[in-house]
Amino acid sequence: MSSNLQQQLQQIIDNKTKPRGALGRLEELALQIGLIQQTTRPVIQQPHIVVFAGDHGIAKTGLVNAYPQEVTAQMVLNFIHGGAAINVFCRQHQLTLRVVDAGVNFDFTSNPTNLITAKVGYGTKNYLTEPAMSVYDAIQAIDKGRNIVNQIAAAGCNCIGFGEMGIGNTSAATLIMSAITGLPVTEFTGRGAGLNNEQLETKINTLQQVFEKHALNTLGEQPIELLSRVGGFEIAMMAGAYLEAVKLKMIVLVDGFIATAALMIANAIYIAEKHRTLVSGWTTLTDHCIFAHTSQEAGHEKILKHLGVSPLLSLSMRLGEGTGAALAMPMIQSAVNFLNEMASFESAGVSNAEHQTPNA
Ligand SMILES: Cc1cc2ncn([C@H]3O[C@H](COP(=O)(O)O)[C@@H](O)[C@H]3O)c2cc1C
Ligand SMILES: O=C(O)c1cccnc1
Repeated sequence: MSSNLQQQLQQIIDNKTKPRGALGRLEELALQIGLIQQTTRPVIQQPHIVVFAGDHGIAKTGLVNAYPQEVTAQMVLNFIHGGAAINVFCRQHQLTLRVVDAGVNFDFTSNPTNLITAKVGYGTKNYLTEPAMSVYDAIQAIDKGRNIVNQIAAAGCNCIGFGEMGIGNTSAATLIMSAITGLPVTEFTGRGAGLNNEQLETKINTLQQVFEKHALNTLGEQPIELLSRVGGFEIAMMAGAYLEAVKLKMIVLVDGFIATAALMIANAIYIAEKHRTLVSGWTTLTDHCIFAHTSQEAGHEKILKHLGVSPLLSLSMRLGEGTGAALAMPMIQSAVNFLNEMASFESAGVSNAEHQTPNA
């Protein structure tokens, strides 16, 4: 059934009035989206970016981050007031932006407008000395992420990208990638929001220490335990969000470095739970998802290569917030539009050289 649909989609794409393959990546996207929606006429409805925000206990030490923890809450207020990069790009591309307090160390009760309150705690604990969160809280965060996406989908959205805000979260992402791939933390440690050489050295040493303290080498296939040791509330919630979005056959865009780490957690959960919701022939969540851009954060390119994926854009961005996903959204729309709107050789009366016999 599915491979039949794949053949149908490929035939429709090949019969559009263009040389075969001439729309390159857009053709791959059209095929992927058709398979996700199980139709030859896919549609995009109410595209959303959802930004999950959470604080990290380690950020209070200043050992891994250039900016203080308070910036997370300040940026959430900036999102609410419409002044951040993600606000600008969402406005430009007419994307609905939802901001989620997954676990920021601040009370937003006097600023509830536009904010989804799903607070699991006032930031995680410092994983240099103790686990970041309880297993219970990790599960709670995942469930909240699933519920948020479920509600957004129920309101009519079928295309979604996830972003994050959380000072210190490139460190959590690095540790997660290292635990799951089995590669050293040095492979994935980068400058985050802007560390100098000396600070980068301290970040690497700190993360190596954390990796050993929590025996992360043993947790590559235990995503919940891994989250509880070194995760973040926003990362756990985003993992739940991916799981629900894939289950609901939404088009899912993956943003940068931290969003990729959250997807790896989601994928490990998916495999452990033995779900069977993917399109036949797809075995991981990465097969279902569309990778928006390659972040400049050192390590993103390496992890993308490890996952065997090549994102749509490469703009030397290193911001997060879902900005890469927002910028890729028009390309997703273009893929759907050419599939639905372009004339075929037959309908336009254009002769298709590939179909002509020699000397005809
Ligand atoms: C003003 C500002 C706005 C941001 N928006 C996203 N991030 C990004 O930087 C943080 C991760 O970097 P690190 O691990 O080095 O702290 C995350 O909040 C991420 O979303 C920002 C960072 C800052 C400073
Ligand atoms: O790629 C990202 O998501 C990223 C990189 C650096 C800092 N914050 C986010």
